[in-house]
Amino acid sequence: MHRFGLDAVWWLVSPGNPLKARGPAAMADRMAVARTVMQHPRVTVTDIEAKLGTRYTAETLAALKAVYPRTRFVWLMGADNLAQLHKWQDWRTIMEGVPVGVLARPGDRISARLSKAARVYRADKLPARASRLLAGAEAPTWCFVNLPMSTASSTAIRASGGWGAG
Ligand SMILES: Nc1ncnc2c1ncn2[C@@H]1O[C@H](COP(=O)(O)OP(=O)(O)OP(=O)(O)O)[C@@H](O)[C@H]1O
Ligand SMILES: O=C(O)c1ccc[n+]([C@@H]2O[C@H](COP(=O)([O-])O)[C@@H](O)[C@H]2O)c1
Repeated sequence: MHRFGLDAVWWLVSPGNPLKARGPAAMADRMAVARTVMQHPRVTVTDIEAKLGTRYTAETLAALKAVYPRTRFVWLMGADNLAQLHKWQDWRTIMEGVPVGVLARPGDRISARLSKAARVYRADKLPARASRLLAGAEAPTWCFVNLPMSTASSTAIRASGGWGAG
């Protein structure tokens, strides 16, 4: 929130990533764990994607804008997803519809910087030193920030038997 100048964050617990073959754990379980690990007055853990009936991010953003016409949304994701973004449905609509904040992730900083999305939208990159301006920027604008990184991944959590197993 601080680095991108945001008022609040909505943590979208996904009904399931369209690109992943293996489905996630039950929605209610993931919502409960997310609410346990993230308790902050300006962070809302939400299952709104399931409620809206959307799965692709471009659809989710269109639906959110329709339901909340006065809210300025920013899409947040890890660097691994910038590296893959050009495979997402209507990915250019996402880039041109909302500012996009990208958070560094171990092993993905270089692939993200060299990605198709980074190349196509090279001119629209906000320098990290100006990241606070992202929330108020007009799309297409994206910003990559380096933060203290975490090696956590959902694959590793599943491999260890799930949250709380170890
Ligand atoms: N360690 C991390 N650092 C930065 N961003 C992360 C990290 N883990 C997850 N994210 C981001 O959080 C969002 C949700 O990730 P998700 O829960 O699907 O798990 P994942 O760890 O990316 O999955 P996988 O294990 O298959 O790589 C994505 O935008 C992803 O880029
Ligand atoms: O819209 C798409 O085509 C699309 C493709 C891959 C991932 N996403 C979304 O990106 C978010 C994080 O996905 P992931 O790959 O880190 O599990 C989640 O909300 C997914 O639904 C979206």
